[in-house]
Amino acid sequence: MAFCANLRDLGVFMYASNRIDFGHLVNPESFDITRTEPDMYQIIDNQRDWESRYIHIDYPENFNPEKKSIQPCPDVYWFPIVSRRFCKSLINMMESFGKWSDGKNQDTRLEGGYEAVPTRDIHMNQVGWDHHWLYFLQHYVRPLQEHVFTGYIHDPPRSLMNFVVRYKPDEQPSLKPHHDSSTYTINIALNEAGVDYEGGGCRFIRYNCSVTQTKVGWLLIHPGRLTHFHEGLLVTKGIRYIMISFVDP
Ligand SMILES: O=C(O)CCC(=O)C(=O)O
Ligand SMILES: [Fe+2]
Repeated sequence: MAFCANLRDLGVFMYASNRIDFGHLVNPESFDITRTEPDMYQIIDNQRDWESRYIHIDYPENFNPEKKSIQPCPDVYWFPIVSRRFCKSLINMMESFGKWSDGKNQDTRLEGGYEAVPTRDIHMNQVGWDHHWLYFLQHYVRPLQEHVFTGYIHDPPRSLMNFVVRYKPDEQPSLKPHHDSSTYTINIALNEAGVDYEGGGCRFIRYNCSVTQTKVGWLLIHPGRLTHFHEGLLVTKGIRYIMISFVDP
């Protein structure tokens, strides 16, 4: 009011317009500055800004009916999904937290207390980001899954295992052949092959087919059992980070 009165006194002409986008209101209540990367936690409360920061610019193209989905190995699909900023932020969230698992079979984080094929990892719930992740799975991953594995519908998808893996030559440099405990698995590359690390990638043994030139922010989606026995290839230098989810059912 004071602002308007002041302008009137000064003879400054003012008019109202609803034809120009001046931005939008956000709810500051849920913005938690005690988190590392607080913006990453805004996926539910401020989805609009979250998408513009963290969803890959080419994501909508994944659904272009004129385009064929990329399939680097049989029944393994490859989609751009998150931005480089997302990948950097997720690595930062995990490295700031820092409590990577020891890579042993005994794992108190799991219901059965045992992991047959352990990785060095941090689970989403350890950084309080599990609800956010499940929201991401439902809104951004599920449509891709339905697009390529048609007729398989579970909404929301269920996933108890959501984690970031770290491969390092002097820590855990590879992962032996295994099946995942999933109907389908997603595997997002968080950093750059040939730049941040040497070696690495995922090999699907039945098809003798590997994806080694993974792309930052791109997701691999593949069946978890029977047909897609796979392994994590040896990292010889640097650090490789990936984000994994076992969706089941
Ligand atoms: O290193 C990879 O890309 C494969 C990771 C993997 O198979 C797993 O975490 O279950
Ligand atoms: Fe796996």
